[in-house]
Amino acid sequence: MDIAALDSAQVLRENLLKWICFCFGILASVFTYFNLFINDFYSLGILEGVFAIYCFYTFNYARTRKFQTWQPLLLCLCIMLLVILGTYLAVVKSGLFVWTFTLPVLFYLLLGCKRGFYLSLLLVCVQTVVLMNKASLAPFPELNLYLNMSFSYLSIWVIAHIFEASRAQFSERLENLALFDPLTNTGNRLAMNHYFEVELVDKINLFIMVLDLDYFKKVNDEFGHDVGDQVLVEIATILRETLNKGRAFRTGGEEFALFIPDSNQQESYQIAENIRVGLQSTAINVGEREISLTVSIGLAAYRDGDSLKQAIKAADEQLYYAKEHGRNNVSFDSQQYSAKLEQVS
Ligand SMILES: Nc1nc2c(ncn2[C@@H]2O[C@H](COP(=O)(O)OP(=O)(O)OP(=O)(O)O)[C@@H](O)[C@H]2O)c(=O)[nH]1
Repeated sequence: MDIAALDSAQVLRENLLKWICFCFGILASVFTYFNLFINDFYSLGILEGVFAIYCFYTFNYARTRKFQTWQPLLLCLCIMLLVILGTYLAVVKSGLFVWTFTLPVLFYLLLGCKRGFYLSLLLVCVQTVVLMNKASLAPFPELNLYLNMSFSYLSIWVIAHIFEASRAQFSERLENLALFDPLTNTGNRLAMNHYFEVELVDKINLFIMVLDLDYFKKVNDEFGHDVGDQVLVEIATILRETLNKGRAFRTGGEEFALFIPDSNQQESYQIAENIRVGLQSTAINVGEREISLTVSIGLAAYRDGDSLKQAIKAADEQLYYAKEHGRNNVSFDSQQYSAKLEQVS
């Protein structure tokens, strides 16, 4: 599963941008024809024609490629400008200003809460000035028009804001559920894949550790599964606190993978040793009990071009070696590392 699939905002905005461009492209074409050939309103007609072309271009772009972050913003600004110009140029009774009420929804859905808020605020301010400078608001009584416009715009604005804020919150919660191990609050395998494939751009001096608790089954057997769970939570916390760079992930029951970028043999080995010695000398308090544990660690240097699976496998082989040779130790294949250094030089 790709982590991008979890970004519901991106998926929503991609679809919205595409279909709004299509709908507005058709609408703007109809208005262009109407204003150029029936209404003789050339200035607005030409603007609408240009806007229709832009809409169809963006529709086609969004159909075939990932949209650029500025595209939704530009679309919103264009629509806003058209509605403001239309309100300014046309008489009030044409009803063009009514489009104002659709825009906060569009801004919030396409741009999110912050930009949506500022554009909605800007729009209402400009439209108020434009309407106030109109020679006549006929056929509407002035006070009625202002009151109805203000309250209906405010209602739509508030609803759009609440909807988008809740959607963003919900989406973030879902993403956390999918990426974090609920017991230890450490990233899971999906988060590890994303970290390796997307976040870790420079992997040249990357070191990978696979860490496994020794005889953890005994803890479960002796103290029960709940105590075992609490021990895992404590271990994960210690790992996160000890790692001053890189990231830790829970990859299995009592197994963690740690990534240390921009490192070298001495430093990564020292980090692994610090973790091992630190855990060995830390008695984990669970209720009134104190539990002592040791860990075995397999350490491997990342080989250029290796997939995540291959990189983890190399560290796993070292872990196996560490377990085979008495546990509570760190194993690192220095020969493989020397070969890698020779290759690089
Ligand atoms: N409490 C708890 N136990 C777990 C969890 N996931 C896996 N385990 C336990 O971890 C233990 C792993 O046991 P083994 O694979 O035999 O490994 P070990 O006892 O640590 O021995 P070595 O790894 O060989 O040193 C099993 O008893 C699992 O039930 C979990 O989420 N919570």
